[in-house]
Amino acid sequence: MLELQIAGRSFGQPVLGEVFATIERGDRICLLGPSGIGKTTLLNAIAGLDKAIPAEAIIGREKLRVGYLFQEHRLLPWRTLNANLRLAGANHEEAEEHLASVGLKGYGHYLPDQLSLGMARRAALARCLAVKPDLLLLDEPFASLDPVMAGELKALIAGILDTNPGMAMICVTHDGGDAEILANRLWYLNGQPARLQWDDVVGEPRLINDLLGRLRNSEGFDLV
Ligand SMILES: Nc1ncnc2c1ncn2[C@@H]1O[C@H](COP(=O)(O)OP(=O)(O)OP(=O)(O)O)[C@@H](O)[C@H]1O
Repeated sequence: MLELQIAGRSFGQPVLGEVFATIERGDRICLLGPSGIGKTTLLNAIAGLDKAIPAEAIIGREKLRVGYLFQEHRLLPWRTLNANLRLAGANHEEAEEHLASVGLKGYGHYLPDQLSLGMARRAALARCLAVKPDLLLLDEPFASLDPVMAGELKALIAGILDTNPGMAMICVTHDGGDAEILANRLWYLNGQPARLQWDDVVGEPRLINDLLGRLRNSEGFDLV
């Protein structure tokens, strides 16, 4: 459904090298790699947000609806949650339904600043759903959440993927445990400039654990 033919991306100095990959419907990819290696840069490129990457490098992007959960919620602070979701394409009722599906039933009239971090992240996830995405991009969705909230959000995302088998996901994480729960495919970005050094389809937990074990033993890898 999407083919990456990225020649590279520099910010003064090279960050990404060549990235070639194909993303299929139903792919649940966890994108792992050392801090600062270029994972967000790659997500931005895939989302089509990085105008320095030619559109021809992300083949199929124009046909896809993409929901992007940024590290910050990026909800418009002067609009209610319902209005934020309507801007993403939902009508009033759909917005309330998406909010309810992430545990925010009855919060449609709240402003983003009235929410806790975990609630704001779930509201931002609801906005992703309002797009009716073919591809969900998640940039460290569990960062800064306490373990209970992180676990709830992980279960929520796994449930969304289970009920939408045609949806693909790419989730940036530093936590191998996230990959064990969410992934059926692992990407490992490393090197200078960074490339996908691993791109493994791991259909079953045993294989994910095996691969993660090898990654944890790799030099310079900060996976927990
Ligand atoms: N807009 C920008 N201008 C200049 N440098 C940038 C910009 N965006 C990213 N970089 C640089 O590119 C490199 C990769 O950044 P990126 O945020 O993609 O890494 P990351 O793997 O997502 O990091 P982390 O795991 O810490 O979130 C970093 O050295 C960063 O400083």
